[in-house]
This record gives sequence, C-alpha cells and structure tokens, in this order.
Amino acid sequence: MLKGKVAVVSGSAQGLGKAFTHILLENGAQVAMLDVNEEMGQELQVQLNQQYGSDRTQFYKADVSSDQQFTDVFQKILSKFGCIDIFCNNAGIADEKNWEKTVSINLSGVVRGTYLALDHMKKQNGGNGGVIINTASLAGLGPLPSAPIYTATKYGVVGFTRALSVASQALDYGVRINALCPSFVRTALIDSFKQEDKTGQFHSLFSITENMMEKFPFIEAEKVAEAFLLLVKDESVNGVALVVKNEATIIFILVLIIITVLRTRLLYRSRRAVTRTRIIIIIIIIIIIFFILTAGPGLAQDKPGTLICTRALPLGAVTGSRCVLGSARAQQQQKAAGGAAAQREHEHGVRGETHLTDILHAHTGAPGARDTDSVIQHTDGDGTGSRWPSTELEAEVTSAAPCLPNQAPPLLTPPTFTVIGQ
Ligand SMILES: NC(=O)C1=CN([C@@H]2O[C@H](COP(=O)(O)OP(=O)(O)OC[C@H]3O[C@@H](n4cnc5c(N)ncnc54)[C@H](O)[C@@H]3O)[C@@H](O)[C@H]2O)C=CC1
Ligand SMILES: CC/C=C\C[C@H](O)C(=O)/C=C/C=C/C=C\C=C\[C@@H](O)C/C=C\CCC(=O)O
Repeated sequence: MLKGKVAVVSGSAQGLGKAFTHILLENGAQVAMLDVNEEMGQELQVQLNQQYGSDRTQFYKADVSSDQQFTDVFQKILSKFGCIDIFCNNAGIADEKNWEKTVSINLSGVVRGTYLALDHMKKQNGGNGGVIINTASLAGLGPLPSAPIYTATKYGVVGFTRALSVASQALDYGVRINALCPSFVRTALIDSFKQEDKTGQFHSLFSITENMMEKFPFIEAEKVAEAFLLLVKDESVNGVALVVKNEATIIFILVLIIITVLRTRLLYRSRRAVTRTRIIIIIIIIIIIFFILTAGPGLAQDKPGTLICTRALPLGAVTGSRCVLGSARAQQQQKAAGGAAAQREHEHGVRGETHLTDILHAHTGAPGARDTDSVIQHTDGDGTGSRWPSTELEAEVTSAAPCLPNQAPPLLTPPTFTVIGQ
C-alpha cells in the first residue's frame, strides 16, 4: 500500500499519465496531477474526486518546458501536500517538425522535473528520500527511424536516468531513479504522430513505424501502469530501464504462414497444388510445434505482457535470462526456498528459479569489466503475460503518516533478481 505517500505525475490528464494516476490512487497514494491541458486536467480531477474522494488529488496547470511554471507549481504542491515521495516525469510529445519543442518537453522537461524532485527528496536537504520514475520509451533503447528527434530525447531520458541513479546511490541521496520504456500504447500521442505536420521530413518513413507496430503489438496503458507501480513499490530497484512490450508470438507467426500458404492455395487451384499446399502446411505446423516444445519456456512464454528489465551492471552482461524485479527480502526468501533446486535450474537455465547474482558471477568478465546492459526477459509466472508476478515479490511500502522517511536504495551491487521460468 502507498497510503500516506504523495505522488506527482506530469502529463497526467490523459494516456499513460492518467493510468499511472489511477493505479497510485488505487494503492492509497495522494496524487498531484500536472498537465498543460487545463480543460482535460480539470475534467479528470472531477472524475477522480467522485471515484476516490476529494482529498486525494489536485490538478495543477503547468508546462514542464517552462522553468518558471514548473518551479512555481512545485512549490504549490509542497505547500498543499507537505512533501513528495514519488515523482513521475511523464509528459511528452512526438513532433519531428517542431523538434526544439520536442526536446524542451521530452528531455529538458524531464531533467527539470527530476532535479526539482531530487533537491526536495534527497536526505542532504532534509528530505525523506523516495523514487523518481521517468517515462522514456522502447525508442530509448533502439531507434524509431521515422522519429530521430523523439528517439534522441528518449535515449537521453534513459541515459540521464541511469547516470543519475548511480550518482544518487554514490552520494547516498536516498532516492531511487528508474526509467520506464513502454513500446506502443494506443494514446493521443500515437494518433497525433500519424499526421504529416508531426512527422515532418520523415513522413514517408512512417510505414517503418507501422511495421514495428506489427512486431510490437499495442499494449494497454493499464499494463504499463502495473510496471510503473512495481518501480514505485520495489525498493530494491534503482537505475533500471524497465521495458514493457508485447511481441508477436509464435502463434501469430504461425497464423501468418498459414494465411500466406492458403493464399497461395487460392492462386493455384489445381488438385496437385492443393495437395502440395496441404503437405506444406502440415510440415510447417509440425516444425513449429517441435520448435516450441524443444525450445523451452523462452519461446512458449514469449507472450503479451513480456517485460524486459535492462540496467547498467557493474559486473558484465547477462542475456536471455528471465527475471522479475523483486524486493531483496522476497529474493532471500525465495533463494532459501529455491536452494539446490534453484542452482540446478540455473545450470540448465530452463525452468524454475535462478538467482541472477549467480548467473552474473558465471558470466562476468575480468574485474572492472565495462558496464554493459543486461537484457533480461521476464514473462509472468503463469506464462500468459496477463498479470504481474505474485504479490509476494512486491516490496511492502510501509503505510505511514505523510512524509515519513523512505527506505534508502540498496548499494549498487549485482542485482539479486529472481529468475522465474515456468
Ligand atoms: N503512447 C505510446 O506509445 C508511448 C508513449 N511513451 C511516452 O509516454 C509519455 C506519455 O505519453 P502518452 O500518454 O502516450 O501521450 P498523451 O498525449 O496521451 O499524454 C501526454 C500528456 O502530456 C501532456 N503534455 C504535453 N506536453 C506537456 C507539457 N509541455 N507540459 C505538461 N504536460 C504536457 C499532454 O497534455 C497529455 O495530457 C510520453 O513521454 C511518451 O513519450 C513512451 C512509449 C510509448
Ligand atoms: C514517435 C511516435 C511513435 C511512437 C511513439 C511512442 O510513444 C513510442 O515511444 C513507441 C515506441 C515503440 C518502439 C517500438 C519498437 C522499437 C524497437 C527497437 O528500435 C528497439 C528495440 C530494442 C530494445 C530491446 C528490446 O526490448 O527488444
């Protein structure tokens, strides 16, 4: 529960920011909503007052690209709520034509909000610590060719967030700083980006983005909000870029193959062609089923809702493992329970629990190895991607009176992720 905690979400009048606001309220927090769209923000405020009570939220109009407005509204929030425990820099646009505006909102706005929050939260300034979550994008980990400026801002958010998380750790600020990297979510931003006045000189390349939308099917804002909540609650996580995406499943590929072959069948109506087509279809299905069965959980579980957590690790890279971010306590409990079984499974890397720390040691290069991203894949325990891992993995956030100290983030040691196969 987040009862007694105070959160700020920028860009919260709609889309992902609205989903983050809802999940924070559902978990007991108070939320200061910040958006440039006053009409939409006020409307949402009325709805939320009816749904959660009039003392839980407050909307503030402000433009994150304006230093004066952001600073002024930050003070108003502190005056009303007394402190801030959770700060989400979420406001963002996609406009390749007016690219300076995109940079000033997506990157400068995130830096501004992060520094305002950090100055208030850090223990050295009498703050209670807390967590800052910056909404980046999957485009912050790999390019969207039709949107180079948008891509650059998101790379900037990921890099800034990761660097600052290490600085916060090293300087013992008591503040965790993480990035959230969703792939495509059906919001106003995506719709706006289809217009030529947004895509600018790269409008002809939008088809590439559309192709990527087939490879990374849309995810629901609520699924992203679940990942957001984990970054809020899990006090063992600092410096993570958490990816939330759907990937075209093997079934999707299978359906595509069958449709293609059937189309071929329609083209050649001769009996021989039909027989040949049937044989081809049967062979393809057998191969794919065999591939699924022998490839182990990685393939079978690559279903909607796949989460990937990447972070700069001091001890080399780990790829292909599955992980779920979990509180240190939960890891220890699982490690104790998993024990030999976990070790056995780790060696085979196929099913069950394995602790990434062990894998890290196994994969680590020489001491002082260069920090490298670890791309670690997670799918929910039940393999359906339909729900977040079981609640015992989530750190309990002490439900305390407002503005009580948050737990300091752990030392930046090799992460103790629990790896759960199925
Ligand atoms: N929709 C998607 O596919 C994805 C979105 N994202 C990121 O998620 C964040 C939220 O985007 P969506 O919810 O999709 O967009 P959205 O357009 O639905 O919501 C963005 C909100 O930010 C507000 N905003 C825009 N400029 C602002 C400013 N200067 N000051 C204050 N508020 C401002 C808008 O009024 C709007 O309410 C953005 O940073 C976006 O880049 C990341 C990955 C995927
Ligand atoms: C710019 C307007 C279009 C979309 C904006 C939307 O807000 C957004 O940010 C969507 C991003 C989606 C990106 C999808 C795929 C990106 C693919 C590669 O470039 C990145 C790949 C690798 C990262 C690691 C992984 O998870 O595979």
